[in-house]
Amino acid sequence: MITPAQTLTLLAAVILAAGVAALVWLSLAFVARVAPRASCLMAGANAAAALSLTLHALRGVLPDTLTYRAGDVLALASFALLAVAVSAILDRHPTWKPATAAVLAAAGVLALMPYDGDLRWQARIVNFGGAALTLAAALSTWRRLRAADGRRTPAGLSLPLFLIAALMTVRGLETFLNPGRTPDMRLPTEFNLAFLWAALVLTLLQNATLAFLVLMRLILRIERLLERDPLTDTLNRRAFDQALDHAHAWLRRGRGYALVMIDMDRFKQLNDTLGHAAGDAALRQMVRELQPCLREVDRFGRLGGEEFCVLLPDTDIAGAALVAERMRALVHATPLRWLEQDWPLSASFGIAEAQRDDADGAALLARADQALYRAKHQGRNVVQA
Ligand SMILES: Nc1nc2c(ncn2[C@@H]2O[C@H](COP(=O)(O)OP(=O)(O)OP(=O)(O)O)[C@@H](O)[C@H]2O)c(=O)[nH]1
Repeated sequence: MITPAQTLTLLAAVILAAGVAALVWLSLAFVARVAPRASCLMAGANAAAALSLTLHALRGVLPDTLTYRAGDVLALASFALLAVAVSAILDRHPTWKPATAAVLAAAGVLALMPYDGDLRWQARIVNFGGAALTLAAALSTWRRLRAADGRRTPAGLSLPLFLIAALMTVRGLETFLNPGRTPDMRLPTEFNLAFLWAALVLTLLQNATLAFLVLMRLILRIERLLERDPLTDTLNRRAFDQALDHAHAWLRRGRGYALVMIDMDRFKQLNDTLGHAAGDAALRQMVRELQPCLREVDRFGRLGGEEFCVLLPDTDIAGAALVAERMRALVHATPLRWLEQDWPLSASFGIAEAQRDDADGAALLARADQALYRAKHQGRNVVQA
């Protein structure tokens, strides 16, 4: 036998969970300054949910317009804010339009409907509307996480959103199965008890998963900043050395690799004539042009100044020569366009293949550097082994 106290206690627990979650997200936004926009949106989604459920619990106590109409619009707003928050977490540019349009349309329809007697159609609009908004958010989360490198942010993290969409659908469908009953979460029914338990668990789970996603994306961003050269977005020296150590460790297990060392020609002259900004633009242009020559497994690093190096796993000297020659031709083919004038660009290349008796990656780097030195002495704009 289910008592009204049971459903009311559970309803209070869901309100409390959403309220606490709102406060945690607010402190993430304003105290820790972690993903402020997404955190504010999540705080808003939880606060709207807590307020809407509170109004639901106070039906018959406060004026009906407040507890019914405003409560329903707030419930829809909480799902819309959740959908926008998810897009802010995933893209950092939240998409407001579809969610806002859905809430405005639903609020318009609710405003026209009479709130007396049978409230099943109002409940269907809120539940199916909420389910649709959450399903859209779940699908975009799943697609985005699947497209990303999913080792630390697997697509399964979208599961709580799918479950919330399913829960709201079930609640909407229940109004068809029990046509005689006014939809009220406080009624002591088995369905309400199960629904409120599920709502409590999913509120906690969804907030925890999205907080994990926010923190994981922050960590990935910091890691990226730590390993990238800010001007060209290639690996910085430290990250490239690590990649080199890694490749050299694999050499002992039978997987070879080669290096292509790249140095822009007469770069000082370019800087002195057109200025440092033009030099920077030339470096960025060269990197942009060379990226398409590389495979996903290749590592492109800036060793310093105008000197770069590409690490090519599973590649011998003939393969490295082919890649380097393609790169040389590309750099030479496109001059730097600067202040309405063209400045011819070229680079010299030194290549070397890892040998089993190379003590470490630095030994191979030294050989590639010697080859580059020979390329410069041959008159530049050539590849040397
Ligand atoms: N614009 C710009 N210049 C840089 C950067 N880092 C190093 N340089 C400049 O790159 C120039 C390198 O000059 P050098 O080492 O003489 O080489 P080079 O003029 O290319 O001569 P060769 O390599 O022999 O063809 C120096 O003038 C550095 O100040 C950078 O990030 N941006």
